[in-house]
Amino acid sequence: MGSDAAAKEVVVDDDSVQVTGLQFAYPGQAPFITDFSLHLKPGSRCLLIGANGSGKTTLLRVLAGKHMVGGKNVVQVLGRSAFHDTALTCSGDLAYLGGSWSRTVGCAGEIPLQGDFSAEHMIFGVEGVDVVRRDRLIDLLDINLQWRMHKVSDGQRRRVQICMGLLHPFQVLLLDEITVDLDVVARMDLLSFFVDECEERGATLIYATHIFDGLETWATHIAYVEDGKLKRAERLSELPELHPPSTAKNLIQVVEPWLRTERSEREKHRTNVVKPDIVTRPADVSPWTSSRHMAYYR
Ligand SMILES: Nc1ncnc2c1ncn2[C@@H]1O[C@H](COP(=O)(O)OP(=O)(O)OP(=O)(O)O)[C@@H](O)[C@H]1O
Repeated sequence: MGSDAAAKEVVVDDDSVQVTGLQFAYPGQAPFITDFSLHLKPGSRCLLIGANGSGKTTLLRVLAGKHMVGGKNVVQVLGRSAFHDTALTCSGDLAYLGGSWSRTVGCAGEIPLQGDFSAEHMIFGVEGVDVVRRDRLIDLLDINLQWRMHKVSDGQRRRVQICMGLLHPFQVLLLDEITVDLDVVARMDLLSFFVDECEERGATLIYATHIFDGLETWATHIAYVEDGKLKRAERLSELPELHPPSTAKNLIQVVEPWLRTERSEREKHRTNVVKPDIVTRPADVSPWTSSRHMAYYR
């Protein structure tokens, strides 16, 4: 993995994820993601971090082939175009786990309908899976197959969703803050399952999150996104802030100052933007108000 400059120099064929000079705009808007490059090798576990609205979900969705980008070589997953090669996702080689399921499955007029399915019905409905892998996931996520999906808690529903998303052995997995509803044990067990997947099968993971607990030893790489741009991209083992003379003990102590600097730069920029002067205007030139003085923008 490299930052913009490095990534443009070397494009290595065995990268499982190759993003080269990506530009992306939502319809009718100016480009939001600009000149974004990121290369990862099989076995990498990359944390995607950034402030709210910095573009993490957008990037993951581009990588998942959910948004069209110009040029077949710009976003390549396993050497194939993420958007154009639909077999990538159909085969399960490229998997995306994002937003949580809703409690309701539809509406009849104003009345929300709730699906009364069991966890077993949901999980065993996925065809062509390895039963050993399925049993391991059910066990790992501590899923009770009798749970009724319309009655379970958010975290329980999330477990079933994650289980189903992981049934097929992916090669590249994109995770959009999926551990947020999980309790500590489920989260830690899931994170170590991902390590096994990367180390045993050479899978690649990109994980967007705001929760850094325990991730300094879990991740191999970190990519910091600011306003749609890749600000930093480094191997975690080479991150200067995690080594002396830095006194940071964990990832949150590293990342918090980055985000605070970003926020104060943004505030500085806002205050430097010329604001309209507020002046008082005599009532006699203001036919629509009877007040003597009225604040207005010049
Ligand atoms: N469908 C859309 N149409 C237009 N703009 C969008 C759309 N989805 C997201 N955006 C904008 O793109 C920017 C990035 O959003 P995105 O969801 O990628 O950020 P994020 O880093 O995942 O944020 P968070 O940490 O809050 O989840 C935001 O300014 C958002 O308003």
